[in-house]
Amino acid sequence: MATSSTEPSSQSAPGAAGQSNEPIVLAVPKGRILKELRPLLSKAGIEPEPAFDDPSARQLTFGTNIPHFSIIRVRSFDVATFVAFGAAHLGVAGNDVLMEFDYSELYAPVDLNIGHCRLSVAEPEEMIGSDDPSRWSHIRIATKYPGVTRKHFSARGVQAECIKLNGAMELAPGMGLCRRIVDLVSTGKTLKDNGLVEIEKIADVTSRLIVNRAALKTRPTEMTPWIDRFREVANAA
Ligand SMILES: Nc1ncnc2c1ncn2[C@@H]1O[C@H](COP(=O)(O)OP(=O)(O)OP(=O)(O)O)[C@@H](O)[C@H]1O
Ligand SMILES: O=P(O)(O)OC[C@H]1O[C@H](OP(=O)(O)OP(=O)(O)O)[C@H](O)[C@@H]1O
Repeated sequence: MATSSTEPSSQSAPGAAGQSNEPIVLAVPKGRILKELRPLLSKAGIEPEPAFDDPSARQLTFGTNIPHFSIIRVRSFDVATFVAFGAAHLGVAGNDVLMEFDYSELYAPVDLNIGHCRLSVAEPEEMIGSDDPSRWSHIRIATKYPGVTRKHFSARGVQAECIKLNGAMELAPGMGLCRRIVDLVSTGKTLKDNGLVEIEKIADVTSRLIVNRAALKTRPTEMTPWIDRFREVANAA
């Protein structure tokens, strides 16, 4: 991916010993993943400033106990974008997000073993029995993941017309928007409470440590130890 020379980039020249004076930025997602990630940060030796743990704080960027290492907190899909464009060097994102964007600038070396769920196709309970997925040729689907959905279905010759929603996908069939959805499922409670049944799994999902490839190439002595540290912490959990 090309980055404009006027934009912040991790591709600035490293220092004499392979170290850059540019701070390392870790992008973390707000929301549910952060709850699971927070103890891993401590185990990796990263202690953010107190505002990071204050739910009323509106701050989005945080210093840490590590010199030249800061954290930004953004929406889960935006973690991938910040890291892919080199605005952040490291990040944490679910492979649902990574599959949807498919950024070539991202390297995902460590499965953090958090954020376990799956990306699945679901439909109303009353369609089970009469619906035959092997006969589908064109289907309409509400999802936050149009890229993954189209790719998944086109691999077996089904054209998926996707309606992009950013949340509450489970409402779509009942509201007449479409009959099927593709969404994340963990306990299955959200589907059940909305009269839907999971009919097909597209992918298992966990959160990964992601790294900007250019940063890894130009600042290996700084990036590699972080990859190793997160790997140790994830394996020990
Ligand atoms: N039910 C779940 N159980 C476990 N992990 C989940 C679940 N739902 C989502 N995830 C993981 O958490 C990530 C963020 O979830 P989600 O997209 O629902 O965002 P959120 O926490 O609601 O915040 P936002 O929409 O503001 O980014 C997903 O990309 C996925 O990897
Ligand atoms: O199988 P379950 O355990 O019920 O979990 C599945 C729900 O979790 C996620 O939503 P989230 O709670 O993050 O809210 P969202 O709709 O804002 O994404 C996902 O989009 C499902 O709606």
